[in-house]
Amino acid sequence: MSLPPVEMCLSRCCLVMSSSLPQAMLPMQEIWNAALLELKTKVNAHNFKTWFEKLRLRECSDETIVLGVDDPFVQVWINDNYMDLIEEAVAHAAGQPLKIEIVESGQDEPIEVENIDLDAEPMAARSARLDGEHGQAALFDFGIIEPPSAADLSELVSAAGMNPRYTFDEFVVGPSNQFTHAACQAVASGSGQTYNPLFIFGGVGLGKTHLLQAIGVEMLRRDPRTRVRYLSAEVFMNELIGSLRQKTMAEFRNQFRNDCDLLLIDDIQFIGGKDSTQEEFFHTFNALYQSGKQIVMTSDKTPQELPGIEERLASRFAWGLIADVQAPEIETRVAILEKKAEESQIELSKEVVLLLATAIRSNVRELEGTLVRMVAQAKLMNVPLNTDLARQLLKRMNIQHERSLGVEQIIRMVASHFDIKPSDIKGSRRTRAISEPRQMAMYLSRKHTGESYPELGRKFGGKDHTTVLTAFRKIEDLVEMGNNEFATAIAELEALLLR
Ligand SMILES: Nc1ncnc2c1ncn2[C@@H]1O[C@H](COP(=O)(O)OP(=O)(O)OP(=O)(O)O)[C@@H](O)[C@H]1O
Repeated sequence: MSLPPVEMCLSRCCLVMSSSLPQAMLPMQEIWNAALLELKTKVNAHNFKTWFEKLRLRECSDETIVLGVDDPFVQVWINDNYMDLIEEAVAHAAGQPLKIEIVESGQDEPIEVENIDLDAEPMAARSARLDGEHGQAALFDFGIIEPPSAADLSELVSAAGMNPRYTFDEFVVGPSNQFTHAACQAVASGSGQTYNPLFIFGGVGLGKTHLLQAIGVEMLRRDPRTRVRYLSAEVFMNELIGSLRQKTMAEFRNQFRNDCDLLLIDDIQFIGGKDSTQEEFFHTFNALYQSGKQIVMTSDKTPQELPGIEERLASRFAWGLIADVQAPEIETRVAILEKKAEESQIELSKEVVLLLATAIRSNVRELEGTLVRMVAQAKLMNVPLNTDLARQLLKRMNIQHERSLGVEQIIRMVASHFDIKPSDIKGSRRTRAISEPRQMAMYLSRKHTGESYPELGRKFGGKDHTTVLTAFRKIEDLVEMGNNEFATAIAELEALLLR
């Protein structure tokens, strides 16, 4: 596509500030600046910094704005997630819709947007922000209502069929879920009006239900009068069938279409292929959406990928914001285990936490369940909660955390970290620069592969098993004693290995 550069557009545009001429175009640069200001009021500071601050105005015509980013991932992410928001903000700023294109602009010098002062808000952006802020503050902040007591809130949450434990506070945020967590918080605080519906998708046991219910809990905390309806799509279908049988369809419809401020539907994929349920849900959705009521759904797939879902529903599911939760990284898994342990007042050593977090990678429910089983077992058998117990349990559960880490991999990683060769680690030179990394590699291999000392000796270039045992104990002692040099090196190496 060949469009004139921004400067040429600017010279063709005239600046008309009169409100009597709403269709007159502002210079593109100003339009983009105003759009950025509006975007800043619509997303949280982190997302603004991550996704919008790096966008650069590159080219424009009277109908199209071309924005450049230097990271192809950012380009795809913005295209998939923020295009509607950008189009809306640009249309507000320009007074008419403009086509937006995001291109990868490589490393060439970006055209800087002049003097962008993100703190100076134009009126439209300011009022949008104030609307949002009003939504963000809870009613009790204005003295309009009394905040609910913890007991009242818990009762309300349970009455709505939700778990009082599923709050934002209890949810551990990491790179795998931070975007969705932020979107859920925006919806719960009323500042995410554009995220309607909010569609959360992701694999099994990754916290979708937790986040879904956290929205409901938070909205009830902010205003206990909120009529929250939480249910799985399966329950929706069962209630529908029951109402049809008992001829109580009017009540059924009323509770969802009229007596509801927030509809939280779990596992929407369940209605795939169930035509009558889809028909009913379609009308429920329309009624709520048209009256400005928030809808949030979870699913195991994106709307487009859902099998057996009618096109008219799938397209509605994508009207708002689609956000995914992914399997947590090692750091998040460790933080989740630590949080769960703290909540249940269980003391867990770092080794046990790391062992569990390494073994169970893709399902937080399983991670949590394993911890609970381990604690129960330790109590029952009256044994300490240590790595031996964890290993036994994992073995019985048939989860071989060893499978993904091999001795060779550890040797290579340690060698590269200390800038020496793997053959040095397997060799017999005893200079400190080599013997210490060798001992660390032995320690990590024993700890993370669980291989026997004789087998490790063989893999470390034919050494005696006592050499490996001595190295393991020495590093273990140094780490436990808090020797900074060794503890830091081991922590860095583990972070690399367990990534
Ligand atoms: N980031 C997290 N922080 C704290 N707890 C979490 C996190 N992610 C998941 N959990 C916990 O893991 C368990 C399973 O989560 P949840 O039921 O929300 O998963 P899900 O994605 O809805 O699973 P499914 O697809 O099976 O319905 C819950 O106890 C939840 O509290």
